[in-house]
Amino acid sequence: MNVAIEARGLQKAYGTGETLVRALDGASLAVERAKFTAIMGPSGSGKSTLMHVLAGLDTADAGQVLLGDVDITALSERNRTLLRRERIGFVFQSFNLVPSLTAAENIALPLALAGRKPDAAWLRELAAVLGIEHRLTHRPAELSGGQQQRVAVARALLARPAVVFADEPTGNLDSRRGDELLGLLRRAAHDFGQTIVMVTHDPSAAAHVDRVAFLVDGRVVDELADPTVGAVVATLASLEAPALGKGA
Ligand SMILES: Nc1ncnc2c1ncn2[C@@H]1O[C@H](COP(=O)(O)OP(=O)(O)OP(=O)(O)O)[C@@H](O)[C@H]1O
Repeated sequence: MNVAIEARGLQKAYGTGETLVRALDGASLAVERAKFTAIMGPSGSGKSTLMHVLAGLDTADAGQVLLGDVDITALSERNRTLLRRERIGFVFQSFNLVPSLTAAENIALPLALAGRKPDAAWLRELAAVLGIEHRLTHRPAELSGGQQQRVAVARALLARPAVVFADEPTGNLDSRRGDELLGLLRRAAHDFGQTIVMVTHDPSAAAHVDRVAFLVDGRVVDELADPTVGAVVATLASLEAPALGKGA
């Protein structure tokens, strides 16, 4: 497997004593390069924490994250920030758009901050696929939630970062727009060689990916390659009722 990013034995706890929560408890995962991977699991299983640690936005208490050859857990915060800016893109649930900038300016902002010029043809193609080509001169307040989400997706993909992390990217979209977005993320992986990692609760969204990793209690406990909706639903059900699954 050609691994783009790998978590090894990640541990992360919040709180102390009786309030201690082990958000990550030995989480290990190898994410294949140029593939579309989903992270699923019950609420509170550590999905967001794992994604934030993989992306270098947060640190673990123990364990390693390897981005290519670089152990990002060993970097200073400044070097981790620089690496993140160069190699990683994000689509968050809260879109983090700058209110005073137009959609087009928001999309180009990460590149502008890095002193690079956007690829105008790629920006036009992204805007067309995302259905925001007539909204590029609008400010975020003049866009619907779904349109803001698509602006955030275009912003994450424009610089063609090596790895893109997306937290519930279809959460605010109707099913047609959601399917189009998942198709675009899949294309970013297969046609453009980007590594895409998505957290989702939605089995039909997970059916668009190459591989699903399932988290329970802060650990990856199962994986599915080329998942179908039925296989994802069945795996989630077995994870959420483990005692029943074991016939106990
Ligand atoms: N900042 C924090 N302080 C204290 N506990 C936290 C913090 N962030 C997360 N947790 C706890 O860590 C555990 C894992 O949280 P996380 O958000 O990673 O789960 P998740 O699988 O993404 O959940 P969901 O599907 O509900 O979004 C949960 O029990 C959560 O309450």
